[in-house]
Amino acid sequence: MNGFEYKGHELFVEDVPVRKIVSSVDSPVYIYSEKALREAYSSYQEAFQGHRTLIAYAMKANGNLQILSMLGKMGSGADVVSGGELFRARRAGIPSDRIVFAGVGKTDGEMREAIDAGILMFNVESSMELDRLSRVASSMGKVAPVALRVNPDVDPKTHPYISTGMKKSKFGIPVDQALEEYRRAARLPGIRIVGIHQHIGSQLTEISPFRDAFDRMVAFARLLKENGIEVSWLDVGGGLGIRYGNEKPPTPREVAHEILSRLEGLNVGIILEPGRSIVGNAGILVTEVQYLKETSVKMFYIADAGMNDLIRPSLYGAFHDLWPVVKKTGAGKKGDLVGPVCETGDFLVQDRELPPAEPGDLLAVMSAGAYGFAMASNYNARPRPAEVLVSGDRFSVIRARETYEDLIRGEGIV
Ligand SMILES: Cc1ncc(COP(=O)(O)O)c(C=O)c1O
Ligand SMILES: N[C@@H](CCCC[NH3+])C(=O)O
Repeated sequence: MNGFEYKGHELFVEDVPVRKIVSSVDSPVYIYSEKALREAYSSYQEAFQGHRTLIAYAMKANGNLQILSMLGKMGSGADVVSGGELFRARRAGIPSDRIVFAGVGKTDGEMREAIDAGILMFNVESSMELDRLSRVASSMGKVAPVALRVNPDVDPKTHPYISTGMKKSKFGIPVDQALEEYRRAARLPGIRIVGIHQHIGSQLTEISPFRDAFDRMVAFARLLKENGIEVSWLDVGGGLGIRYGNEKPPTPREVAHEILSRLEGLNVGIILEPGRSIVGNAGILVTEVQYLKETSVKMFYIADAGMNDLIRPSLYGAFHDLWPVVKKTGAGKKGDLVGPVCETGDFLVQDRELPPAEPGDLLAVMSAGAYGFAMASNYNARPRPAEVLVSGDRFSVIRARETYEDLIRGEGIV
């Protein structure tokens, strides 16, 4: 992983030893490499260079203010899915005219906030939502810029929980109803059609679903044009996968080729919503082994990070590589790396060869920059970990570890 390598036996993030960070910040801790983040973002910029493009970083993957601000300064916008994300993006200095707003359940309040902010576009996910947005915008004397999220019914060949562009999923407007909805949108007060949106799923590791989805999207854009409705943006969503183990996902350049080669006759800018492929391989979760427990059937390494800190293995059976922070000689054992949470599903690694370790040793759960901290919770009254950003030979805490007082903020005994 770019930005994370051994120097001798010791794991470094850029030029900083992981051990040095932990001795100052404690564990568990999320550590990100600025260089890896910048390179991932730049690879999209380079891939789409020469075409009118907005990269609207899908901040659900990692919404840390520092990361948002850094990407914002590189030109990124944001794909938001809630009023809270809109607030975060703006607080980090992302200009509103680079913000797109998706999600199937936008409330009146969220619509008002986004209209007030002057966002680039609402990605509307249903007929009822379109009517509501028309009513809310009209009541404010404003016009909301809109793309309809079209569900193209393409199998993204990924985990079912993160597959969003098939008929059976809750997302978007079915492609066979979309023309009618666009015709309706064109007549509704308070609505201005500016684009078409789609996003078929996350952690896509093959090019063919992208191809199928772009084919359908471009065909639909042409159909709209024939019906007198022209859009200025195609928002193709995110979803590009990363390497967790031995996956070989397409590169942004390959995806760009598939998109840009299909646009003839359409005068459209492209909006991209990458999340995981920007931050996923730019972050790790470091945890300290507390105990070893060997039963007649299994070896358990019990660590100070658990499913509340990183839920992907428990939720999706996701694979994350595990690296020792200091390489030791000797044989590892097959077993589980588990956390302290009171759930049998609390594991970070299951039934795999674990590196040799003793209590007090540090392990790095790799590729944890996306949907890691973002999905962390306080389950079992566990304060969420600190987040640290490394830039060259410096590191900064970009989110302090939560305290016990943070855990009870807002609560009272009545
Ligand atoms: C609408 C939308 N855009 C973009 C993304 C980002 O996806 P990824 O992190 O896979 O790039 C998601 C999440 O899957 C999403 O729901
Ligand atoms: N949380 C998921 C990705 C969800 C994508 C959101 N649309 C993951 O960790 O893989």
